[in-house]
Amino acid sequence: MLDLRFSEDELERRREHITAFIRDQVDAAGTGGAVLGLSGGIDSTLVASLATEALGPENVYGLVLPARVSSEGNMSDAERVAQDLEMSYDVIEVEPIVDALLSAYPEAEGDHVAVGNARARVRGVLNYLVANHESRMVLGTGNRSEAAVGYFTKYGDGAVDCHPIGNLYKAQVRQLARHVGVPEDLAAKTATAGLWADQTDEDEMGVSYETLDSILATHVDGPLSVAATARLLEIDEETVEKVRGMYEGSAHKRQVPPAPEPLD
Ligand SMILES: NC(=O)c1ccc[n+]([C@@H]2O[C@H](COP(=O)([O-])OP(=O)(O)OC[C@H]3O[C@@H](n4cnc5c(N)ncnc54)[C@H](O)[C@@H]3O)[C@@H](O)[C@H]2O)c1
Ligand SMILES: Nc1ncnc2c1ncn2[C@@H]1O[C@H](COP(=O)(O)O)[C@@H](O)[C@H]1O
Ligand SMILES: O=P(O)(O)OP(=O)(O)O
Repeated sequence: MLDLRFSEDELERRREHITAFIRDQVDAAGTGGAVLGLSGGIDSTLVASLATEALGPENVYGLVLPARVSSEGNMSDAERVAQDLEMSYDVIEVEPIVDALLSAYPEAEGDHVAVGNARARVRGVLNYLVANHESRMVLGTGNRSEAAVGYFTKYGDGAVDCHPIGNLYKAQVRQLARHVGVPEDLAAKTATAGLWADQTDEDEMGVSYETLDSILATHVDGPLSVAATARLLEIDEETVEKVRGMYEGSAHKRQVPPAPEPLD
């Protein structure tokens, strides 16, 4: 597979580039700071770390939003992140809100994807409730690997005002996290959307992040054909085509919703 790690010099440049981006976004929006969801995972931990560095911890607010299926370990890690970074945070249970949605529309009961996505969307609503009320912007935590294959909930965790780590592949997220001092147990943690019990990104996507990152860098974001990518990475062409299919099939999630062309 490809070695996508940054050099030490690049790591420091990335750190400065992203912290400047967060500062510029908040300044341009004329808001007083930022809010983000903390899941105990590495993406939100890295964004929280860079945001507190960029804005000062007093200007970053964390929301820890447990669901019935959330692991206690992840939720206590999320609180540990906020405490270590000395940012204010709140803990709000999302399940009563999801239950209210299912009382209104019981047909979706038992549909773990629809209900899981509803959990992600309830979190988005809570992020914006706080952001509106406190004049803050919502920081996204999505990385390039997730975005490219649509591994996020449309208008759920995808409902944000900017994507500070949106250009980083997953391996680079972990590397930058270690560089800025995120504890190793968080930097190495298995990625999970946490929308249902025992979910992991790699199981659900059917491809490891190592392979996904390499295919994205080489073929989807890079210049090589399916055949050349398969040869270079010593994998079969079907895997490259599968990732290409995920990329193409999720284009609608990365675009502004279309409207008909204006009539003359
Ligand atoms: N980062 C994470 O780890 C993370 C977080 C949340 C969700 N997820 C994962 O993301 C996935 C989200 O599920 P999903 O993608 O089925 O739901 P989604 O709601 O994100 O997207 C599906 C919806 O998009 C619309 N849609 C579908 N095809 C379309 C098209 N061609 N053009 C326009 N609109 C279209 C429809 O409204 C459809 O209901 C799940 O696999 C979930 O586990 C991952
Ligand atoms: N339990 C959670 N509390 C707060 N914010 C959460 C929680 N779970 C997820 N989030 C937010 O959504 C993104 C994406 O989540 P994945 O775990 O990658 O699906 C996460 O970074 C948090 O900002
Ligand atoms: O988005 P997060 O913080 O939950 O990270 P991961 O996707 O690695 O669980």
